[in-house]
Amino acid sequence: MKIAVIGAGAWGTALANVFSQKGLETCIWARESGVTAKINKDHENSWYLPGIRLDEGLHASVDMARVCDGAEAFVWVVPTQFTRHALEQFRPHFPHKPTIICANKGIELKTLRTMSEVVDDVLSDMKPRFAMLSGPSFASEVCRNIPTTVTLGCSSERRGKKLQEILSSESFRVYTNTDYRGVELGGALKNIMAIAAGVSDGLNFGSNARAALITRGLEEMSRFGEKMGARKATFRGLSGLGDLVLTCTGDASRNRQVGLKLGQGRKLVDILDEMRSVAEGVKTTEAVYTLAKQKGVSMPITEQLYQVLYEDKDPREAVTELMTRELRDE
Ligand SMILES: NC(=O)c1ccc[n+]([C@@H]2O[C@H](COP(=O)([O-])OP(=O)(O)OC[C@H]3O[C@@H](n4cnc5c(N)ncnc54)[C@H](O)[C@@H]3O)[C@@H](O)[C@H]2O)c1
Ligand SMILES: O=P(O)(O)OC[C@H](O)CO
Repeated sequence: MKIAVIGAGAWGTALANVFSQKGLETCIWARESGVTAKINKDHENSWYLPGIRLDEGLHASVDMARVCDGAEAFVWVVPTQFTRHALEQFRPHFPHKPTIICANKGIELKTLRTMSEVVDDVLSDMKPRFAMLSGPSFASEVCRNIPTTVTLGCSSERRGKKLQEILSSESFRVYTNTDYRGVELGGALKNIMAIAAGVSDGLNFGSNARAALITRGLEEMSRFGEKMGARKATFRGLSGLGDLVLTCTGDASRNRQVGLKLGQGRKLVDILDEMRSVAEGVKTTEAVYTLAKQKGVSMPITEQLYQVLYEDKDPREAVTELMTRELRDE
């Protein structure tokens, strides 16, 4: 079976490496020819995942037709804000009824659409088979074959089980969940909370505050998710709580790093300027803030973070406002 991985950032590279190590024919598409040259010749993606030796069977190309030729599944790892445009470019190279497994995490800001919705917008006449792969998984750890567990959200139980078998390996354990909506929203929403936890730690607020953000953040994510048609229970799983804990506490999280620097007094524009990697939570905060207002969902942490990110609010003032809201039941 051939798998096409679209997007050769850290996560696309790590996933492609898992599949190639497993013996699946795997071809990864990169935008940058420098990246493909390094993967093919040196078996390393020194731009996005430096210092990690990749499987020699893994092949990279910038040629969309070549990457897609004969592939039976397309693992989509292009950052969310570029996904619509890239899907439009790939569309002519997809077969009818393509299996699209999204592994990116975010909400498209200009349309407020989730990844399953963007795939549907661009490919609905081709009847895509959609699945969402998400969960606590730092690319660098996955590449070192450190035990990792993720969830595959797929509305068809039968197709989900089939993909689970194909994608799992000894160190990469895939669970299934038919609530693909909850799985995609968990991955998108935890990035907001990871920035917020970073801000709190950047202010040196310590463990109590971080635990509070994780717990109340999960409540906020679940409330929003239910309003968007997801199941509350999904948010207690790997793609919700699991990824939330990882990125609120793990310093390898780019979203957490953005928050840490904001908490230390840096400006968002300067922080983003220094980054080659994507921190999806920045734009997703704005998307979720807008959606929550439209749908009448109370999201106090998201609201305060939005004001810190986009209205230059002092992070200390944001925390004070969170702490002095009207008292209520848990
Ligand atoms: N890195 C991780 O550990 C990890 C784990 C799970 C999920 N994810 C998710 O995977 C997705 C990709 O993240 P990543 O970490 O692989 O990326 P990355 O930060 O390592 O690299 C940035 C990627 O963005 C691409 N890019 C930049 N400008 C672009 C444009 N104009 N059009 C299309 N692509 C463009 C680059 O080619 C590169 O592939 C994100 O949604 C992220 O949340 C990442
Ligand atoms: O580095 P982050 O914050 O994008 O997090 C990476 C993954 O989402 C962790 O599961």
